[in-house]
Amino acid sequence: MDDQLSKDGGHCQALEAVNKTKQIENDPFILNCVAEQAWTGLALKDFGPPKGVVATRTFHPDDIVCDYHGQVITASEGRAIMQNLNDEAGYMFFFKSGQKSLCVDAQTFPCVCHPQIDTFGRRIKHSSKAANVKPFCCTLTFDGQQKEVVLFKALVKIPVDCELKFDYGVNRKSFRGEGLDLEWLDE
Ligand SMILES: C[S@@+](CC[C@H](N)C(=O)[O-])C[C@H]1O[C@@H](n2cnc3c(N)ncnc32)[C@H](O)[C@@H]1O
Repeated sequence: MDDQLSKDGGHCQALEAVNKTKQIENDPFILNCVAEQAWTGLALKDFGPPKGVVATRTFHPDDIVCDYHGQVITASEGRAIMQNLNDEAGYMFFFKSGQKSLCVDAQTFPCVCHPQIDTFGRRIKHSSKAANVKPFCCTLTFDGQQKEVVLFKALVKIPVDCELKFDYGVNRKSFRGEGLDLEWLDE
C-alpha cells in the first residue's frame, strides 16, 4: 500500500483488480449509477461537521455501494492541485490502475457533470480499524469511451443507519509531521 501523500485527507491506494470486474463492466445498473450518480441506499449525515455517509438499506458483503466520483486525472496533475491546497480537507483520491498512476479529483466541487449533487464517495470517512467498505478500480465503458472508475464494495454486512468508512491507507507518518494532531487518523 502506497501511502506517501502529505495533505490532510489525501490518500493513495494500490487498488486490487477485482475478479468480478467482468460482471460489473456489463451491469447496466452500475453503469447507470456511475453515469447519473443515482446510487440508492445511502444518505449524507451531518455528524457536525464533517458530513459522513450512512446506509439507508442493508448492504451485503461484495455489494457495490457507490463510486468515488470526480474527474480522473493523472497523479502528477493531482499532486499539482494538492500543492495549492492549504489546510482544506483533501478530496483527491490517488490510485494505480495497472501501470497508470491516476487521481480522482473530487476537490473540484461540485463537479461539472453533476453540479446539483453532493456525491457520496468523497464524503466517506476514514477508519483503518473498522472499515466496512473497500475501494477498487475497474474500467467501464460509457458511450463507447473507456473510463477508469473507483468503486466501493461492502466488506461486511452493513445495516441501516451504519456509517460507511474505508481505510484511506494513511497514518500520522504519511503527513510528514503535519498530521501528528489528527486524531481521526487513529480510527
Ligand atoms: C475526503 S474528506 C471526507 C470526509 C468528510 N466526510 C467530508 O465530507 O469532509 C476527508 C476529511 O474528513 C475528515 N475525516 C475523515 N475521516 C474522519 C473520521 N473518521 N473522523 C473524523 N473526521 C474524519 C478529515 O478532516 C479528513 O481530512
